[in-house]
Amino acid sequence: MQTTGEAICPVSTASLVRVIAPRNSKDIIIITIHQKSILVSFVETTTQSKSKPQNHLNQTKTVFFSLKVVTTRIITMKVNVLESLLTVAIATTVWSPAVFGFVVPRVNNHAAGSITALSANIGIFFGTSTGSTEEVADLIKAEFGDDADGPFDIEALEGPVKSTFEKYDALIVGTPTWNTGSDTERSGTGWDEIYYSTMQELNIKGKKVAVFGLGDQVSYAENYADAAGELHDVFESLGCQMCGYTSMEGYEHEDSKSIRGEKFCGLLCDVVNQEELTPERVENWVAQLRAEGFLEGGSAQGASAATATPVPVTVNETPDVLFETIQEHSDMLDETIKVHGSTGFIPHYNGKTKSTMWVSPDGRSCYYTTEARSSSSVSM
Ligand SMILES: Cc1cc2nc3c(=O)[nH]c(=O)nc-3n(C[C@H](O)[C@H](O)[C@H](O)COP(=O)(O)O)c2cc1C
Repeated sequence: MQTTGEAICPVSTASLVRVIAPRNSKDIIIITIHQKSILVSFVETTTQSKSKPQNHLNQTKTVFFSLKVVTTRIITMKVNVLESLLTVAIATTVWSPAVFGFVVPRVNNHAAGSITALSANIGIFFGTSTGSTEEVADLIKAEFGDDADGPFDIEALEGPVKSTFEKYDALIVGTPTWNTGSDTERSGTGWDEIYYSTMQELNIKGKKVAVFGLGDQVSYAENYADAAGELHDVFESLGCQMCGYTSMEGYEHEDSKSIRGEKFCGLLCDVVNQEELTPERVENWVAQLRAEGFLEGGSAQGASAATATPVPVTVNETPDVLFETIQEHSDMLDETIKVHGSTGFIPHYNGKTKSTMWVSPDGRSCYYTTEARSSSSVSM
């Protein structure tokens, strides 16, 4: 395997769901370790069987399906098998967990033969004095692409704060720190004006919210990005589900009011001292948010339900053939897990090259095995 073409959820993320699809292949590997849903990502294929009709699976696309996973399982299958599986799964409602490891809860408002992709309506908001937080907000927007609106400057909103925030299913909010050492109103931006007045009237309980903060960890080592902590706490006190906590590894601060437990309460960037790390930090954070289910939205009050977009799917095989194929894959994977399972490395099998990529639990290293069991190590 010449490394996977697209690692849509980086294996280094402590992700609940992992999907890997090798480039130039119709094979798709899904690794599901999610309690409530499976993330399925379809990667653009360059070759296409003549008999296979054109459909949405030939585009790069990430969609969330509400499938209840009852076991931790690895499924390797062809895209056409996968699409048929999902179609039949939705249509028939329940599959035996013994066959491939998950059952599908009844989904309302579906015609048989269609899949509903759920994606949250995300809004990105920021405050800034000298523009750095806006730059990071732009990077976050670029990483989310069409999945997010904005970024919007909190001081230049077109409508009232209340309706603007309430219309989104999930919010990404960012702030710098200017009022060093302050107990409250630490941002030095428009956030300070609304934290304890307008925002207290928001009906956003249950919304998913992720915070990012800008600061200078060298000059303000004792107060690094303090304002992100306040931004976090205001949303948390309104009943929001806070997402996107990050490791403090790689920072040089001495203290910060943004620390919650062993982590920062969101993404912290320092364009003064570590500007070169910012793009990668943003990229990893957005991948983390996706893996945390940020795009699935929250159970927000006052917000519209997650947008449901029916996607037509073509059934290529009968359920019997599907069961057989899945059983085959399942047996094969059980066997590889039995052989290699004790190492703690997680296998990613590529049926095309007949090789397996084994990824360490922390996602930092991997090695490959072929059917002849030869292997080589690489760092990721
Ligand atoms: C007067 C002043 C006070 C600052 N106070 C802090 C601080 O307490 N903590 C911190 O991490 N950074 C502090 N900073 C650094 C800014 O937060 C940092 O430059 C940030 O990137 C500015 O973001 P903005 O351009 O979006 O306003 C301060 C900078 C200045 C000039």
